[in-house]
Amino acid sequence: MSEVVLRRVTSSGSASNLVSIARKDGTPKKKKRVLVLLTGGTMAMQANGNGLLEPVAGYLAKCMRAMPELRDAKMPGYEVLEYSPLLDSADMGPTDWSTIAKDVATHHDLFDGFVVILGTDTMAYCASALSFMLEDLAKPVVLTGSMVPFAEAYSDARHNLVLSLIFAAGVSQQPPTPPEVCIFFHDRLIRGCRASKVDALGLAAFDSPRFPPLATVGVCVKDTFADNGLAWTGRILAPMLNMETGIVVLRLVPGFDDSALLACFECPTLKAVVVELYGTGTAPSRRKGLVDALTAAKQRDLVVVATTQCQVGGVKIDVYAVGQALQDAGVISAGDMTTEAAATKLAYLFGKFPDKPGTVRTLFAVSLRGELSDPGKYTRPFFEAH
Ligand SMILES: NC(=O)C[C@H](N)C(=O)O
Repeated sequence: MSEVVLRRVTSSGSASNLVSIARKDGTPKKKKRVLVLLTGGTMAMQANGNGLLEPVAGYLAKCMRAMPELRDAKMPGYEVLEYSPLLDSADMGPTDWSTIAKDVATHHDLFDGFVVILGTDTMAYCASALSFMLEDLAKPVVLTGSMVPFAEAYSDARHNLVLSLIFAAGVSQQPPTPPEVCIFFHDRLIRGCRASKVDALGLAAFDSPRFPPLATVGVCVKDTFADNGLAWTGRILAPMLNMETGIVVLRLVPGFDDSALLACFECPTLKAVVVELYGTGTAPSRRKGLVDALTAAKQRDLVVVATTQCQVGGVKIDVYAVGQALQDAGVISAGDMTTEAAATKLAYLFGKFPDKPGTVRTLFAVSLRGELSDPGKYTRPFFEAH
């Protein structure tokens, strides 16, 4: 995804319609403008000679030009910035996220909002990463894609595209879509740094299990973003483009070999570890291997954060006695952050403060983009202490 090709595609095919539409009284009204950043994904794919799906350059932009829905006068005007090569999102990572962040920043003042089309497999990581990277964002950035290629008659591509453009432009909503990185998929607009891909085959592939959706689309739109959306900070957009990649995510399995963990923690380029623990953040405290590995991590000043393997709820290390060893080893709770958000937040914080694990630890515990709730929101004491 190194080069970009700017294809000017508008709802009518003419540049003038991009700029204004007529009001009922005949006076021109400025039409909202959305920049569509096309990175690839199933939406832009067709079967190759071996019958395998891969993105095809120029194809989706051409299909969009032919979509009558996008020419509707109520729809925003748009332009497509197509990257080359188009990618399956499995091939995307921090360098591509930086390219997207840079392009949003370059065009930030020229458009009312942004749609990023990408594959679903790593969309939640990209959305979380962009949430952190796009500091002081003032416009909505809506990520979308599809589970079925646009080329198929039975595709979710058109629906996801139309709704993403509407949300990015905030065409018909009062109040407008908040200036944050979101995912629109199937019937919901969800906060990017709260999203996870939860279904490999369903059309409702994304969920935000620990935070309510920003909007739900049915016959009417039920939006809650006036209450739970982020507000612009009022500062000029300043993207952070140097994500740290020396981070690993480990998921515990009861009784499996912990000596491998120790080997992993000794890797010289490693800066931080996300451990997916059980339930509210429990791990075996009686098996010496894990405790030794965590102690070795502490001695190296590695930042170790704990997320939960559960879909809903969050981590609270101080509930069970087995959590004591984790606390002693300096493991930090990720609260109700998703693993995607925890990993990309560490990448962002270490990118910003490369040799300051202490600062990373402090800021990790603070909600920067609404990725973390107050523990009181997801934990309630069953019995009050007397
Ligand atoms: N539905 C999709 O877009 C999956 C595809 N493998 C991708 O992530 O690019």
